[in-house]
Amino acid sequence: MAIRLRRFPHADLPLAAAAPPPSASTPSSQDELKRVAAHRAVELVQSGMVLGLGTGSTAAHAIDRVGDLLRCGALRGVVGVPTSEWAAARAATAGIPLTDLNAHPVVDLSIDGADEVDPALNLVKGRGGSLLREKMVEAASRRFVVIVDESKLVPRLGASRLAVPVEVIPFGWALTLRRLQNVFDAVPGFNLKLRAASTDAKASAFAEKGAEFEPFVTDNKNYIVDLFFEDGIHGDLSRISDDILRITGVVEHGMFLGLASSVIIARKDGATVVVNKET
Ligand SMILES: O=C[C@H](O)[C@H](O)[C@H](O)COP(=O)(O)O
Repeated sequence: MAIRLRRFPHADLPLAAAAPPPSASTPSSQDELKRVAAHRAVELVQSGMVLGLGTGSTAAHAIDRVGDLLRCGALRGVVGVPTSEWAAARAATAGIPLTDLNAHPVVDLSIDGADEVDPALNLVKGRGGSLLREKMVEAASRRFVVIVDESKLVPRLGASRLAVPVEVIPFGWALTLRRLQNVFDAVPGFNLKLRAASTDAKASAFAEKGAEFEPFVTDNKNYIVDLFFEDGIHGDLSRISDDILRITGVVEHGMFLGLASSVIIARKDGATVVVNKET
């Protein structure tokens, strides 16, 4: 497998002693690509680090790998700051001791997946609903390494046409939703909806008829409003971010602007590409 490193400041970090080399064969599935990216990122973990533990199917591989390396003694003294209840449970199963931002307000390294990555390394996160804790932990990190397979690369945020999540408090959520609609009123093809607890067809049908609807509830007991863009988000992302965050009732949104230090991309052709933030 070819590994190309571009401006990767910590490429010279020692690899964990017992880390076997990534598979030399071409990855056969999307999950295998996620595993390749995750294991490459875990090579950056050093003994004694405070480690931000991401959420999702890609981060799961990183958590499991750190657990394996702790178990075999290749890593020691690592403590994890989980970005969700799910990550806490996964880390506990993997045998990673846990801490939190109160005890460790500075995190050495965070490793997490993303839903979208744009060419400037801005991200969409939170399709699993964990954006608030993820952003808190990752913003508190000296280094935030994003791990993705190449399907997550987009020309601009929102361009996958999948959700750009916004966490809102349940109180007055319908008013908050209308205010979010106002921010994007002039955007053709814009749509938004309150996320359902279940995304299956039955739940959507209920929602459309205005019948009993069970909203998705985050770890922080909030709701999620998902924004959808036909052609991605055009314009100044930091201004759009400010416009969203200015709405009373909005807690946080899933655009992670300028937070990623590096993105590790596992490609179908077997290459692993590391792209670093321009400094
Ligand atoms: O809330 C979920 C998180 O932001 C995840 O990091 C993101 O959805 C990526 O998840 P996955 O690795 O499963 O695609």
